[in-house]
Amino acid sequence: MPLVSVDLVVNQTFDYIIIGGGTAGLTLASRLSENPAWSILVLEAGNSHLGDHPLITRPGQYGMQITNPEYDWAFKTVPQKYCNNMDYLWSRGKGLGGTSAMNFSLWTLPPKEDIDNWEKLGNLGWNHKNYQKYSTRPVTYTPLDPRINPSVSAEALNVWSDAKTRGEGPLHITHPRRILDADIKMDQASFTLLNMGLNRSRAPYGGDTEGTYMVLNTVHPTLNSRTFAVTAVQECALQRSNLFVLTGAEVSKILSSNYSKSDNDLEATGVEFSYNNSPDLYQAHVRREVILSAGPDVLSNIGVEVKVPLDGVGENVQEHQFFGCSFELRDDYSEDTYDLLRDNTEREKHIKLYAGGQGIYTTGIVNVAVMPLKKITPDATVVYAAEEARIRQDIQQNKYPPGLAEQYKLQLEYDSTNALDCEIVSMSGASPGPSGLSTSQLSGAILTEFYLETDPPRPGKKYYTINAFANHNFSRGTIHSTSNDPRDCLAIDPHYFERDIDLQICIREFKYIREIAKMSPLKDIISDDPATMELNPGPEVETDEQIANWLKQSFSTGWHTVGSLSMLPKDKNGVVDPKLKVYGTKNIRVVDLSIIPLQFAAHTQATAYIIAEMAADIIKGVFVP
Ligand SMILES: Cc1cc2nc3c(=O)[nH]c(=O)nc-3n(C[C@H](O)[C@H](O)[C@H](O)COP(=O)(O)OP(=O)(O)OC[C@H]3O[C@@H](n4cnc5c(N)ncnc54)[C@H](O)[C@@H]3O)c2cc1C
Repeated sequence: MPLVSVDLVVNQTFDYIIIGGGTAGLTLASRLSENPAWSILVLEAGNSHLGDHPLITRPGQYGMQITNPEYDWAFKTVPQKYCNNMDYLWSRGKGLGGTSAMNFSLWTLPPKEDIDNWEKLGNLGWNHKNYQKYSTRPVTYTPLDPRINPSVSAEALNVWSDAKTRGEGPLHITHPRRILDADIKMDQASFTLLNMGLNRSRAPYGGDTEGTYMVLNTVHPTLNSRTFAVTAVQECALQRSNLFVLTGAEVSKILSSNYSKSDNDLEATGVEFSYNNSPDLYQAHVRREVILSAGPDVLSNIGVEVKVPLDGVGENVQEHQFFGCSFELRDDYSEDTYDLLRDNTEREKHIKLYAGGQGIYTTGIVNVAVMPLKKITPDATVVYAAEEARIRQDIQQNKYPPGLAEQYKLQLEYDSTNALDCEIVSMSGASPGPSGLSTSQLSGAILTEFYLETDPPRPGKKYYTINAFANHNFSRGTIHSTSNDPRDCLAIDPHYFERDIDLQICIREFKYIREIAKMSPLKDIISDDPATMELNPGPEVETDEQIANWLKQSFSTGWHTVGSLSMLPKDKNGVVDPKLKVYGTKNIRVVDLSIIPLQFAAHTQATAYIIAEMAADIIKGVFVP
């Protein structure tokens, strides 16, 4: 990694300055630095962590970095009006690699329709055809050698859609080498989810994602370690003398010159930043462009706040929320689950096993299923019709900001067909969702240390957790800075469950999870003691009202924030145009998930890499949306 010291940066001029060395930022930097005539500076607020191999690179330590200020910005939402005024923890990666250094490694792509919606909202060229072309650019896919785990069928492992390429990029993706019997029972042909009436996904990496599939992970096929934005840059751009990366550099302002409101053409001349938390401020200058890749929940005032007034900044925020139920496995379930890691001796043992490519740490999350609401409940039409009526009334009363009615129209049209609004993700070990993450004192790993006091796992028992995600929320949130100092706290307000449909969908997903646990063959490995089989919330939570209450105290952000600097026409509350340029500026772009105008049914890291790839080609003039 071409790390530099602060004196090589201060008052120097670069062709491009990228704010944020995270998932999208590092990917973009790596692509732009392919042109030796350009100098690229990346300013990352967090530290490099290049020596912290175990905490970042050993997979399977889900949530280990959560709330640790060295790795996690650990934002908090404002109290949520529709969730009994609870506030919720919003984790986001801090340090080189950004959130790709702390995520759960799932590599998933959205359905075609979700990406085509971006174009329908006024962004020519941002369609699935183009997205798909770029989707293999960041990665190299290595199939799992079937001899490693012969009980997994070749059909289940056959997820990669394009036989012509295994990808062209530096980020390695593969199936984790250890796949448990419980996972196989959940997913494989003729097994639990198929018995629930789902199909096997026809093209999970080709836009036809509906159904169940064994998901790829950002894991190295031979080293079994996490692959992320840093390992990707190290593979291809390590030696480039035109790439400069400064860590510990938190940007607080984009500098500009010659702005007059009439010409509406602000030109960025550089950035101002602090270094290693000192109060002093430094500057670096720019010849071509300043690019914001700092993530959707930072710099929401984009540092040029009053000069370019854009109503859409910090609006249209969309999230995924998720929750999980853990089920106790029968005593004769023989395989080691993540539960063992609650025991220090076992943890040490498995750290040693991992060094030899074995043991619990070589397990990953492998089961994902996405489906329309109608697949999980008979009353889907009623749920959508009720929301549609509310939206129609709101539109008549002019309640919406510009552009929102068009988004809802797409969401509802699609819902009457096949929107993949629901998702099931399962994994070994007791992880009562991240229940209790709304409290502020937590630290540790989700699978081994986060529990509601009311639902502790029983000592010596093993569990299997089924999580549900809500993929297309109707509620829209906001993220605004609370003062003119961008380093001040942000007011993050996702408006969770403001639209009743979001809660109604979660309630139905919850009931569906319980149905899955009763379906063979999964049910055959789950304890048959009704008092203990469901760790959380347990049999006493039964009515819709009880379920809703439990959900409100148990769900977590899915950490998939999008939309705060949406790519939309300016009169529809847009902040960037289809070339990702901030309206009213000559040379400021946004390249990260904040530009996404409408949420999609997939986890977000792949799309952060893909947007960076597309942006690099836009900047190079190769891709012209
Ligand atoms: C716990 C967790 C689990 C997840 N699991 C998955 C998963 O399994 N699969 C999946 O697809 N997605 C997952 N995600 C989400 C996914 O990883 C993120 O959506 C994605 O990585 C975000 O990429 P980004 O480039 O938009 O932002 P980031 O990668 O967050 O990059 C932003 C960078 O900007 C830096 N920065 C911020 N402010 C400043 C400033 N003022 N100056 C300089 N630098 C700054 C930050 O420190 C950070 O490094 C998970 C997220 C979390 C938190």
